[in-house]
Amino acid sequence: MRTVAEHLAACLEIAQAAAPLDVVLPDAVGCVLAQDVVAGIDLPAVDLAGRDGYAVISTDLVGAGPQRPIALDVIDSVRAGDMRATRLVPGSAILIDSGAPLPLGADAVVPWEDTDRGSSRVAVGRSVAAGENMRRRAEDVREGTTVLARGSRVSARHVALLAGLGLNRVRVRPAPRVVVISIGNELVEPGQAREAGEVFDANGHALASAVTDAGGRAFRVAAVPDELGALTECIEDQLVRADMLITTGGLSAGQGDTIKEVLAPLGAVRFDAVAMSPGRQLGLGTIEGTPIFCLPGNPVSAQIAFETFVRPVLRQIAGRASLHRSSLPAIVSAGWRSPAGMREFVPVNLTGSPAQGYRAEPTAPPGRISLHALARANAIAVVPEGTQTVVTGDTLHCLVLDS
Ligand SMILES: Nc1nc2c(c(=O)[nH]1)N[C@H]1C(S)=C(S)[C@@H](COP(=O)(O)OP(=O)(O)OC[C@H]3O[C@@H](n4cnc5c(N)ncnc54)[C@H](O)[C@@H]3O)O[C@H]1N2
Ligand code: MOO
Repeated sequence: MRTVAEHLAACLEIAQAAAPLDVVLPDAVGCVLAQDVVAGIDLPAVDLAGRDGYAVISTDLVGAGPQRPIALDVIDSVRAGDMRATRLVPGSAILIDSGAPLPLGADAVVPWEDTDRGSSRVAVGRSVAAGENMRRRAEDVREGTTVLARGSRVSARHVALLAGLGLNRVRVRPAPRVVVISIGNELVEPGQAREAGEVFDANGHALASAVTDAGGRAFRVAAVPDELGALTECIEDQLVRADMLITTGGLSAGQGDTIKEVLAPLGAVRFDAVAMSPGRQLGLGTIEGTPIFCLPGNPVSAQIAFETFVRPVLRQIAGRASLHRSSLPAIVSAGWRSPAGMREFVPVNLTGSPAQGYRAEPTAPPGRISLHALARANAIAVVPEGTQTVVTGDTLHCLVLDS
């Protein structure tokens, strides 16, 4: 039997990071930066007014107050985008809009609320400190600063920064296209009528969502029967649009489990029992250079196997800097027997804080396969291969699912 670590290493070896592409900003969202982004300009590019009011020289207003307003000559007005060179002289003010460039000589803005709103002469009822109500050149970003690091996933917030810096293209690794195929004669599409003995396809939907969450572009194929011709045709058809294939089911050695038979002539795929619970039966290989992961049919096993092996590979292809979920040590609220020589993954509810420490409570009796328990969990406790007895109060490392 292979260990989890050996199988993960084999998975990571099979898929390399995708080649980078230059894309326009809308296409970059969800992709991973293949470059550090360095600001080519200052942000703001010049000193700007932060309020609508009057640009002033702060020392002109020393001692001004509501009972003792100081009058200044209004010599000009500037609006946003106005790049005429305007200049203040002592004793003067310039009417200014928020976002307009500050005139030369000005070092503060008095909001109009603190004035009599005069147009040729304005009475100012308060003093201002130098720098008040203005945004200094480069106070947000200084030219030459690395603002985004390669390996970050581009979000709407990143697009705002990139566009704000005047960038319309960026170098990213494209999101890998992942085809998810559920195999099983018993499977029907959720929402359709179900006959006795039929099972709704949970894996296709679960894994397509998990692919998207991991940074891939998911294509879900409606469930395919466990039948040689249909399955071969489906896999061959899907290869054209796939950077990766994931199948679930059809793995056991029982009657009619055909994935091994289908893949034998198509590519180099090996099937191993991996020392983990759940998610023991796993296939891994390539078809015409495209990586394929064959996961167990059981929906909990399929999701745990995806988490453990496929998610890190997807993040590697996408060029993410970190491949694995963060892990927290937590004290378990109950004990249980864990299978000998296996790494066990137990859905838990993780509570606590960095200061108080964390506590993990299994959401179902460990070992029970339950979609409901996995859905209720916010973390997965990992019992190492060498541990057969977990005792109340033991500390286990937990992979954080929702953070
Ligand atoms: N004699 C042995 N039998 C089995 C062994 C073994 O070592 N010796 N291994 C067991 C393990 S572990 C696994 S895993 C399975 C592998 O079987 P399959 O991958 O073929 O899984 P299925 O039999 O197709 O399904 C298992 C279970 O899950 C349901 N299922 C399947 N696909 C879906 C789906 N897309 N959505 C919802 N539910 C699904 C299916 O109906 C079954 O109930 O072999 C064991 N047997
Ligand atoms: O591979 Mo099986 O799903 O251990 O659960």
